[in-house]
Amino acid sequence: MGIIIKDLTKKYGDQLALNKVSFSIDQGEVVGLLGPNGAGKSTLMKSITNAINPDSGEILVNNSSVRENPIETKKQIGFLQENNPLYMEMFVKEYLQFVMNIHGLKKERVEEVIKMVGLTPERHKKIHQLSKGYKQRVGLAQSILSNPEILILDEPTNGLDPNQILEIRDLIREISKDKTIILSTHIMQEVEALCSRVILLNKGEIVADQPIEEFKGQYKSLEEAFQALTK
Ligand SMILES: Nc1ncnc2c1ncn2[C@@H]1O[C@H](COP(=O)(O)OP(=O)(O)OP(=O)(O)O)[C@@H](O)[C@H]1O
Repeated sequence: MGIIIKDLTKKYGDQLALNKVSFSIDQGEVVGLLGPNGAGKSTLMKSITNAINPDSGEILVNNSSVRENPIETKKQIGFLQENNPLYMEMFVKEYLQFVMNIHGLKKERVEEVIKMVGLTPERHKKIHQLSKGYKQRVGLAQSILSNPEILILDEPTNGLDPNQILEIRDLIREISKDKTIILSTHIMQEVEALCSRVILLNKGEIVADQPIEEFKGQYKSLEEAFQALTK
């Protein structure tokens, strides 16, 4: 169970975004996906969620092929995309009910998730009226509505103020208790706070895949290790 990636390759025209990437993630692991801008992180996450088609290689989600069973595998994954695209003109609750209808879920689940992510005071506002931190909560709420076993979070605290960063981080920690998580971030403190393992991509290839302490190795900090391995 979990996620298995074998020899995943993706090109955009001449641009090689992923080059024979392979790894596996066990059920319940929280993995930090790191890499400089353009390393291929979003391409990898979009491939796992079937938002784009890789050129070659295989992705198995709970032993089921994403290519062969796109609907079944997508149901098992919650995805918070980079820049968190939302319907800004919708009210918070209306939007979550809309997502709920797509998944064919019970009404009570929306109330449950609104409470879980701390959106109760804002639930009757339109999404464009919310602060960035609360918009991220809406994004997280939609990603966990169907109670997926796997969560893929692409820079979930990007652009938030320090207080909101800590709030969203606490929320992710709470949610991560019974889930398998891939978390992409440029904030090393976030990786230390939430993840047990690091996968580092550079120019479309994996340059490190280790438990955090091992990754740090002889370096003083995660930042130093990151810099040394992505020069
Ligand atoms: N739709 C696209 N068309 C052409 N090239 C693309 C497209 N999407 C990504 N790329 C290229 O593929 C490479 C990997 O991009 P990707 O967005 O996966 O990286 P990333 O690690 O998520 O970067 P960032 O940290 O900046 O979000 C980059 O060179 C990027 O310019």
